[in-house]
Amino acid sequence: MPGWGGAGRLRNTGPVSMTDSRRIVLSSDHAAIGLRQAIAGHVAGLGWEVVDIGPETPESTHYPEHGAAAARRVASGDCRFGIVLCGTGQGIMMAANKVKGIRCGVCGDAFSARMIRQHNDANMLSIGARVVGEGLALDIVDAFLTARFEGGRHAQRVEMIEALEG
Ligand SMILES: O=C[C@H](O)[C@H](O)[C@H](O)COP(=O)(O)O
Repeated sequence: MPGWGGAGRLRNTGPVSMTDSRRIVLSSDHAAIGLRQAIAGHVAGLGWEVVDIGPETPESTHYPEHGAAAARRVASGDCRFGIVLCGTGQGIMMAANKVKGIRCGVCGDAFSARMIRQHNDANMLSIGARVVGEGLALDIVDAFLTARFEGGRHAQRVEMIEALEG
């Protein structure tokens, strides 16, 4: 079934619809502020409504707080997708995935970013600002945002992931 609803509230399949939300949350820790801001500008330029929840200043901070805050925006339905960043992308991804309903993958290449949408119905993307440069990061973001979940056999597997959440 295309779109959102019921048990598939966080599922996004089928053709692009005019009713699909184009609201996306961005967050990072101190290691990724510059890259996060570059991604925010890029994504806004693609027509997305960007909810950038910071941080804005470079003081050392804690990625679990920022990953969870972004994840809650997605899990609640306030935002359709989330993009989170830290030094490696790993810690903030781990935090985001602790929020029920979140499927977040770290990507350092565009192929993986496309596949986590097509096969895993990921609703969040994580990028390591100390791993990839800005040009590659924007390609990764583009791949994530333009790919569509394929459903079919992949839907059963995503449901199996959801069942692990209890
Ligand atoms: O997975 C964790 C992230 O890569 C953090 O950005 C990193 O651990 C922060 O390190 P530091 O406090 O040394 O800047």
